[in-house]
Amino acid sequence: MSDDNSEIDGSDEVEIDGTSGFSTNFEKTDLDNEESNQGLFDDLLSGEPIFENKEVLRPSYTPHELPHRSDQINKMATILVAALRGETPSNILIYGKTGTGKTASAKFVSKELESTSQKYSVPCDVEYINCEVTDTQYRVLAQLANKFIEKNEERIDARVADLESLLEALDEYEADLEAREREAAESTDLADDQTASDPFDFVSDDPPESISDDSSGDDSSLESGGSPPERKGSSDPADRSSPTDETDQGAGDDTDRTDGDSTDRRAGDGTGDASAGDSSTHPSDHPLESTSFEDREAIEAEIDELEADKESFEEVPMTGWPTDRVYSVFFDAVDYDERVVVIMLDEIDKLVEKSGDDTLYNLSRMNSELENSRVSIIGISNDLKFTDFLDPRVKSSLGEEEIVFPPYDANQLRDILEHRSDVAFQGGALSDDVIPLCAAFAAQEHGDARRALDLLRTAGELAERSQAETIVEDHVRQAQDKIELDRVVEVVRTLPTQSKLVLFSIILLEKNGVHSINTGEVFNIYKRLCEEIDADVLTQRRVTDLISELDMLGIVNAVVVSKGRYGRTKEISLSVPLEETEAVLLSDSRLSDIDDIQPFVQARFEN
Ligand SMILES: Nc1ncnc2c1ncn2[C@@H]1O[C@H](COP(=O)(O)OP(=O)(O)OP(=O)(O)O)[C@@H](O)[C@H]1O
Repeated sequence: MSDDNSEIDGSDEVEIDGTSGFSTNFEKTDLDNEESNQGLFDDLLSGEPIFENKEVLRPSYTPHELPHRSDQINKMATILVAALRGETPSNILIYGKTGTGKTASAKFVSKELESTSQKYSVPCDVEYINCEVTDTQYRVLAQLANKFIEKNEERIDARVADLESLLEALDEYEADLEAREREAAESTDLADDQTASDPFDFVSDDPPESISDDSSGDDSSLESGGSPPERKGSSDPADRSSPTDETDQGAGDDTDRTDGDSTDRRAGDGTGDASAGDSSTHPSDHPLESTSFEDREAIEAEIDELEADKESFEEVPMTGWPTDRVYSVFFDAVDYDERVVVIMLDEIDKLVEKSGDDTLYNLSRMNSELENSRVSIIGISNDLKFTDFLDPRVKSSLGEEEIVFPPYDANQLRDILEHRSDVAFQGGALSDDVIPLCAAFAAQEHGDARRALDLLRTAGELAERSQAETIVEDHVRQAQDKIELDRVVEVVRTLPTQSKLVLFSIILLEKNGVHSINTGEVFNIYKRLCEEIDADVLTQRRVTDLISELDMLGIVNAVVVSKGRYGRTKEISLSVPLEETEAVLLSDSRLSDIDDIQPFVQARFEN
């Protein structure tokens, strides 16, 4: 193993150490490669780059500006501002077709909300969940529970760090005080040696106030590092460490009362006396003065409690627990701290479709049980009708506020593209008609900004590949075809096997010159294909349904035509490129078993 490493790591060592010809060959091949570089990439690199920053055109990029969405953004902000006032914002339902900026706007607003909440120290958390990926109640609750546990742990860590700093400050304060007292005591001894033989005579004769008064004027000399003339005052508290009645004064007294350590008690007494008037023994404000802690033990107890809380948090596994247990962990995690929580459920219709409205029901009734926190929900959907499937209570609670994102028109899409293209492309890389054409194509679809951005990026990539210096109209048209084909390939690839068989039947008929294909013809071929690959044969009625689904996906076109007294029938034709679609179907391992398809079709026509 070490030999292998040496070969890879250091070429010089290989030649010295290597006993086999292999290592030398390895080295040689490397060099050969360098010499025989055929410029595979050089040609591609030599062209003028079209893009300045391609990432800006990708869907993952979050734009800083969202033109033509200020109304929706302002409305969201007006509703969510309640969270910054510590109130519960109304739940919001956001509707709009795909690519109309719903997610981008909601994320923009939530980022602003979180940063403003930090600015004003108002606890507010926003959690985003994409329900297309996280599509069951268990997963949604588990993901939320784990996110809040993580947040709680972060808060605990931050709090413990603060408390530890407070303890350190207290240590320093006490050590400082002790040092001053020791110094003062030594000075007092010195002074007493000169004036009296019994230091305690001096203390008992002079009331502390007068000592403090005497010494307070000398602060400056202490600070400037000179020998502290106020030493008499400073020494006093140390000397009076035994009388407990005198420890009742000042902020530091609390510490002293519960602290068993005599040094601390002495130091604390000093604090007490100092705060009562003697600033000479008072290096700074007592660290606990503006806190709610009475003493060191109270801080330590809170640290212990926080650590114990952290220990008790149990992360939810992604499967395996009963749902009510997951809910209860999630509930406790949310309620652990006082805060407003905004839960953003993107593609909320997918969650309802897959697993009903239980999750939404549970989330929407949480507020009546939470003690410390409040929850508000933002649901995002491109299906306007999904609320029909909701329990009326959930429906009314979730739809307290509704915000509609209308499709963009061509002019708006043009603005959006122009904003992005400034950053995305090199100057002069775009010819004038490119952006208007991308905008027009995307507006024809359904005002989809994602599609417009995809078109622009793909057009740029095609131009780059053909080593063109500028992107022109033709690149946009090619991009449109490519995106459409990619979509078809993806849709066909992910069809269930039965739908693939139905589609394959239609392709076989078209390939053999059959036009105006009817359902019966499709069904006959379909049956034979099923037999060939040993698949279940569905009824003709089911096959008719599958044809309708293919129609809805835009893969086939099925029109109902009237045949007079023979009734009505469906005429089916393929709406996607035949060869590419066939290739995708044959890449499915089950369908690829059908190697000689021709006889089937012929057999059918011979029947
Ligand atoms: N007003 C806008 N300005 C700039 N970019 C935008 C704007 N609206 C949408 N986009 C961009 O378009 C793409 C799609 O937007 P977004 O994901 O927000 O759409 P959506 O409405 O949530 O779509 P879906 O319902 O499919 O999730 C993103 O890349 C987004 O940055």
